Amino acid sequence: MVIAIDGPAASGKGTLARRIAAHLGRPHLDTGLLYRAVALALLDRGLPLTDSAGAARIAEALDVATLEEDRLRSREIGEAASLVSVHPGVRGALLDLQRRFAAQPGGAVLDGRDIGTVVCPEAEVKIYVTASPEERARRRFRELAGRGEPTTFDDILADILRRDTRDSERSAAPMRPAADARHLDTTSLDADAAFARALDMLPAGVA
Ligand SMILES: Nc1ncnc2c1ncn2[C@@H]1O[C@H](COP(=O)(O)OP(=O)(O)OP(=O)(O)O)[C@@H](O)[C@H]1O
Ligand SMILES: Nc1ccn([C@@H]2O[C@H](COP(=O)(O)O)[C@@H](O)[C@H]2O)c(=O)n1
Repeated sequence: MVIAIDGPAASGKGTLARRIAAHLGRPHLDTGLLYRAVALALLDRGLPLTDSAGAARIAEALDVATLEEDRLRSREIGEAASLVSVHPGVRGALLDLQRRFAAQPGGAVLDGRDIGTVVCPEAEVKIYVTASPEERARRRFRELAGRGEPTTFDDILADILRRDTRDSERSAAPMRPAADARHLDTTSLDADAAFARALDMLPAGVA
């Protein structure tokens, strides 16, 4: 069974996807990390984020097994990932990799922006996770502060609003809920309550 979890930045989709995957004993792929890895590799090579051909070449050679999570989680790389994710060549190169991950025997849980609409339109379960921009900014601010990254709530909120606009207005695979997605607003739910609601969205007998 493939479970597709989409939603905007810091809505809690990664936390939820990881938890569902652990609960079901299935593999999980945070697809945002792929775009972050492409952005980081471009920056490390001194290439501009607008270099669509360079970014596509990096995406074609990306190995999921070598994603180095810590460096990828910074605020700067989140913004850079959103800039490289507009390139159709990057999205095309990452599509196969994501579909191969989803096609593992027994299925998988993937989270991102276009899993239910483009990567796995046939997914048996689709959940679109949201929360208000202010609540998402509070969560991300707490997370980055906990990692020692100097930032302010206002800067994070501005990042989130800018990324929401760019991710939902790009022409290649824009962020949007699939027509058959279940919506989960986590603004006033903690991670445990969001997980409990998500389990109720799984087919009978699965959870
Ligand atoms: N329901 C929740 N209530 C409060 N905090 C939460 C909730 N879900 C997740 N968090 C926390 O909010 C932060 C963002 O969560 P998470 O990384 O899962 O979001 P995301 O949607 O995957 O973000 P991104 O798209 O940027 O990868 C994390 O610090 C996480 O621990
Ligand atoms: N399926 C996806 C996943 C991510 N993106 C882009 O990457 C940026 C970073 O993603 P996070 O989930 O780690 O925040 C995001 O803002 C998107 O631009 C994507 O396009 N498709």
